[in-house]
Amino acid sequence: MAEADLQIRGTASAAPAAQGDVLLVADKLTRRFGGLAANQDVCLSLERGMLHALLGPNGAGKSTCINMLSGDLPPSEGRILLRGQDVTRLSAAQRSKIGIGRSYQRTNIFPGFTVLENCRLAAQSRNPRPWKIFTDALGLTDTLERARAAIVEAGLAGREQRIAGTMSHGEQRQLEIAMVLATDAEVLLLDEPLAGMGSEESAQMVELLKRLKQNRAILLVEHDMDAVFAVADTITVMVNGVVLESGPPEQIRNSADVQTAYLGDGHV
Ligand SMILES: Nc1ncnc2c1ncn2[C@@H]1O[C@H](COP(=O)(O)OP(=O)(O)OP(=O)(O)O)[C@@H](O)[C@H]1O
Repeated sequence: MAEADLQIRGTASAAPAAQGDVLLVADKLTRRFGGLAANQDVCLSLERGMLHALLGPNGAGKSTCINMLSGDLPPSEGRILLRGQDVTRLSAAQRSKIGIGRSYQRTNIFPGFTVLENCRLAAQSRNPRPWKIFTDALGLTDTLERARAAIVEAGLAGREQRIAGTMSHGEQRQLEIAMVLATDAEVLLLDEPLAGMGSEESAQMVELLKRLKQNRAILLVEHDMDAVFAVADTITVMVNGVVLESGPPEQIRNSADVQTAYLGDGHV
């Protein structure tokens, strides 16, 4: 199927204009758990330079969707295309090597290691000699450079030697993003990166997301509405495993369907 065709089917009802450099496409992704369809015919596309937020109440199917895109969960039906290539059958590790990176709801770092060591290990995971991860990594200049660049880009400059587990919650979430960047990911799948953050940390994370999306495609699953509306270019709302509506933030903010089905109180 042509990429343009997939973009046009990227929504539940009216499709957004296909524009920009589409990196990742979900084409009618369905995932069943027994008799429950946690995702049913979910379509969306992620473009370079754009942040696409995935919203929905608890149990709507957001994690299931991100897990299928990252390779952590095989779909029951449907396809995932990266730069037009079908990657549906690739594992999470294989997808990481070709530019799909993800962060998890729960912080997923090595707490006893320094910031640099965490990022170096992440960068090394793309190395063709992963079995030399502990012996050779310091000698691998490109790996170190990637790790250091990721630390700076994630806003952790000057904290390379900090022990990860001693940093604040917000810094640990930044580190997790740095680890994804260290893998050279062009597609970032971010699962609630603001979870547990205070307002100052959240504001910093929003600024980081704005910077990161400039040359990457981002899918953001996030419950913090202020953050989502501050940073998203497109918002897809899921309810009960299906896409209810997808479009620019103003469309979603003014959608009666979204207000009724998702929030139920008239406020987005
Ligand atoms: N491994 C599983 N086995 C059985 N059912 C599952 C499994 N994972 C998810 N589900 C079910 O699929 C539905 C969608 O769950 P999912 O975690 O994707 O929703 P969500 O939108 O991410 O929710 P939350 O915002 O609470 O994280 C829920 O009904 C959930 O109970």
